[in-house]
Amino acid sequence: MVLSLHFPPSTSTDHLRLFRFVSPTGKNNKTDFQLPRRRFLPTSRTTKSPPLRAQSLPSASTIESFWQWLAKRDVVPSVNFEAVPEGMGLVAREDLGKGELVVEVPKSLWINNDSVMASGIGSVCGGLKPWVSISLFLLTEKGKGIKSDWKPYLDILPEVTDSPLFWSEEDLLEIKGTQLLQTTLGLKEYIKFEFQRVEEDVILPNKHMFPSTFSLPDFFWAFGILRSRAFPRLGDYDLSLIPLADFINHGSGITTRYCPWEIGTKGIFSQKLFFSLKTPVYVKAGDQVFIQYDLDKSNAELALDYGFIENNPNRNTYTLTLEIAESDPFYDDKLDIAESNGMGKTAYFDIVLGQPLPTQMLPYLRLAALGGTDAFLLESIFRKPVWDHLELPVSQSNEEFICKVIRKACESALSAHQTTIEQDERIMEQGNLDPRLGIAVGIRIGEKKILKMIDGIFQDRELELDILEYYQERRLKDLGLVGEQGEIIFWE
Ligand SMILES: C[S@@+](CC[C@H](N)C(=O)[O-])C[C@H]1O[C@@H](n2cnc3c(N)ncnc32)[C@H](O)[C@@H]1O
Repeated sequence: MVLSLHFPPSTSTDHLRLFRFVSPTGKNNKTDFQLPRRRFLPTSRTTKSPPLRAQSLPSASTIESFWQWLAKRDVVPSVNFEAVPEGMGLVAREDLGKGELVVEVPKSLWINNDSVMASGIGSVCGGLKPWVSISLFLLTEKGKGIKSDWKPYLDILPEVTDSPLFWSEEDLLEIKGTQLLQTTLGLKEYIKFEFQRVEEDVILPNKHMFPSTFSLPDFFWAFGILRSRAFPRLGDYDLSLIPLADFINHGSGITTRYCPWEIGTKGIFSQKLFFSLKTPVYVKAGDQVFIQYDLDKSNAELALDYGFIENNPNRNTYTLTLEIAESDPFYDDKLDIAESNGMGKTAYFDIVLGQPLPTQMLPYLRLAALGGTDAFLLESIFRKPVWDHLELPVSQSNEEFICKVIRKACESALSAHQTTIEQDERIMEQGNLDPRLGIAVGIRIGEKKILKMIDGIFQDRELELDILEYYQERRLKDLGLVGEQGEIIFWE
């Protein structure tokens, strides 16, 4: 059995099991925007920048130009566009009832694959992944300066977010030992790979279409913008940037699954498409309008996608990667069983703090560890009921083995951290942390707590090994060969 609590060092994207790769909200978006998946610094970085503010705010004149640009295109929002703790945000001008319109944005202002195709670079972007071609579009338009129709919008976009994607090496040291670090490094490799490929295949051979030079950091910027602001769940228009609507911030207090945006037409006879954003809850005049970006995203996903985390234990998750080793003498049988139960050679289990282990995890573990005298369960006559058998302890040796392997993996993952939970909690208690340090410490605490929780579950199991009921006893009971007290009934 191969068990990995970390993502493998990422040199190839095949290894990556990154997050469901979407834009602000929603998951399992079917666009290709989904990717294939120190030292302790106790006090020094507490107040480098004001909490929650990732980027410097746009100047008054930039805001004014953006506002005029919108007004000229008939965008009449029921919100003001203001500086808020989360950067820029949308603030209600008057009381807004639940479901009331915040802003409507016509299709002509959306940036998506259609915009790319209709643009000067469309003819060379045909075969590209949508996020790559939209990134090229954003950078090309930026490069045009005042000649770009999109300048007022491009100027208002933030230069960075607090996503670890934009962290310095020093910042990244703060998440040493975490899965988030592995994922971030993997993602950076992936973006670099895509940049090199598009540079070689599209940009360099068509230099006349791309007069301005783009660097890897530019490409990262475009990726980060799409990642943090494109609206998902728009069907044919997935991966769209919707100016102004994309300034809506995430509110952790919004817990409804209702999707507050949609695409539609205005009036019965009109064919013109509009994106409408509504408020999911009542908002008082002068208060900021928030939406829920995604109730199902983990803190690591929130951090990577948007550059913030929530103080909510349910957002703390840890992905356990289990694998049936190819060198296992029963590899083919085990794989067959795993596949008949919807899994494969490798299985990923997202473990959430404070919640029971995923139901399929123990059977998969027992299967991967099966061997010795238990191997008879792999015979073809057991193929149908085998999963039911694996849902309960198979034998003491099998159960003991999985406990040992998991506990050892937890110990090793915990030892990769430079701080204890208590040290991290003390840093948190200081308050007013630099946003990136706040994310790093929050993620560290979350991951360590889950590792301790998993370890605790298997430690308790180890203590029960002598009293657990195993396959053979269950079988004898079923056959009426074991009495109530577990004694073997002999023929008289
Ligand atoms: C869709 S944009 C919203 C507009 C953004 N505030 C801006 O000024 O560009 C998403 C970004 O806003 C910020 N943001 C949104 N909600 C936040 C929250 N609850 N806490 C901290 N930052 C938030 C993050 O930088 C995130 O990447």
